[in-house]
Amino acid sequence: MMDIKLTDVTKTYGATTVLDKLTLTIKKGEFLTLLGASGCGKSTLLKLLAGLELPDTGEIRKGDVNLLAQTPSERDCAMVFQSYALYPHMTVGDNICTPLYMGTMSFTQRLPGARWFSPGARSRVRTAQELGRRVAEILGIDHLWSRKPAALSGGQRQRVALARAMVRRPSLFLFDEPLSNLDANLRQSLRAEIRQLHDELGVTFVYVTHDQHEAMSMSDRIAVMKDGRILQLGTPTNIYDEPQHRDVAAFVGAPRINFLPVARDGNDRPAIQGQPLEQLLPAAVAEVGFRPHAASLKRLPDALKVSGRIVLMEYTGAERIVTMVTPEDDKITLVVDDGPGLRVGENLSVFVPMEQCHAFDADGLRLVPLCAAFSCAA
Ligand SMILES: Nc1ncnc2c1ncn2[C@@H]1O[C@H](COP(=O)(O)OP(=O)(O)OP(=O)(O)O)[C@@H](O)[C@H]1O
Repeated sequence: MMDIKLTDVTKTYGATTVLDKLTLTIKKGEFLTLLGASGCGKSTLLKLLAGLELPDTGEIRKGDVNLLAQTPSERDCAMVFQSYALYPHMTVGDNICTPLYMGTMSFTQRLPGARWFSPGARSRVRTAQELGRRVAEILGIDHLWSRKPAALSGGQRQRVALARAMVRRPSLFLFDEPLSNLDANLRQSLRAEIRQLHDELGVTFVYVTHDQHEAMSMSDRIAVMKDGRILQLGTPTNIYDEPQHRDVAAFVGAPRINFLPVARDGNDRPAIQGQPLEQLLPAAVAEVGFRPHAASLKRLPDALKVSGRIVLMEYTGAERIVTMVTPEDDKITLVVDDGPGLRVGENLSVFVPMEQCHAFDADGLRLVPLCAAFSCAA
C-alpha cells in the first residue's frame, strides 16, 4: 500500500473543464472524503482513480507505479456506488462472490449449474463462498445469503455491495455517495459501520459525498471541491475552525455560517453596523463570517455586536434556533440555549467574540485570523 499522487490532473468533456489542474496526495491507509456541491467533479475524480476515465493531462501515480498505464482491473481497487449495482438475477451469495469467481474461473465454469461439474471449479467455488460468508457475517447479512436483491431493503443491498467490494481485499476502496438512497437513520448507522470497516481493514478509502455530516463524521481528511478544484484539504476540525475560503466556511457547519458584508465609513475604514472596526479587522476585509453557535446573548469585551429583529424561532429539542434580520437586511441565524423569553418581532443584540469571526477578502480568501493579528482575549 502506497500514497496515491495526482499531479496537475485536467479532465474536460467537450468545452467543459471538469477537473482543472488538480493536485492531491492521498495518504496510504487514510479515509479521505471528496466533498462538494453537485457537478464540482467529485465522481469524475473517483472514476479517474478507478481507471474508468482517463485525464486529458496530468499524472496519477501510486508510489512508483503509473496508474494511467494500468487497466481498471489491474488497479487493485473496488468501487461502491450509490445505486448498489447488484446483479438482480443472482442471489446475495453469488453477488458477493462474483469478483472471486471472475478472478479464478472461466466463463463456462462460472455458470451456476456448470460450476458443480468441474472438480477444479467446485473447489474454487467452495473457497470463494467460505470467504464470502465470512465477509457477509462481518456485515450482518449472512442470513440473507440465498435471497435475490429484489427481496432486500436499501440498507441490506448496500451492505451486499460493500461485501462484494471487500471480498477481493483491495488496497483502495472508492465510494460514490453510497448512502444517499437511504433514510436518515440508516445513513447514520451505516456511516459508523463504514468508518469501522476502514479502521479494521486498514486500507485507503476515498469517499465522495455532498453531505457535510458524512464528511465531518467519517473522514481523516476532507478535500472541499468547487468547479473542478480543491478549495481546501484538511482534517474536519481544520476545515471547520479555519476555513481558507468563504465557500468552505459556507459548506460545512449546520446551521450554516452567517456572513456580514463589511461597509466603509466616511474615512474608508471597515465598519459593521456603524461600528468602526479598523483596530480589529484587516484592511482588505470584505466580509465577516461567524457560526450560529458563536454568538452570545451576553455582552462580551472584544466582540462584534450584531443587532436585528427576530423573524423566526425554531425549537429542535436540544437548542433554539433564532433567525433575525439586520437593518441592512442581512439574515442571521443564531443557536441559543433555551432560557430567556425571546419572541418573534422583538429586537435583539448578540455579541460575537472577535476570535470567532472569520474575515474574508473580496475573492473569498481567508485573511489573517483576527485573534492572531490583534491578540484578542481568548
Ligand atoms: N461522461 C460525461 N460527459 C459529459 N459531461 C460529463 C460526463 N460526466 C460528467 N460530466 C459533467 O462533468 C461535471 C462533473 O460531474 P461529476 O459527476 O464529476 O460531478 P459530481 O461532483 O460528482 O456531481 P454529483 O454530486 O451530482 O454526482 C458535471 O457538469 C457533469 O455534467
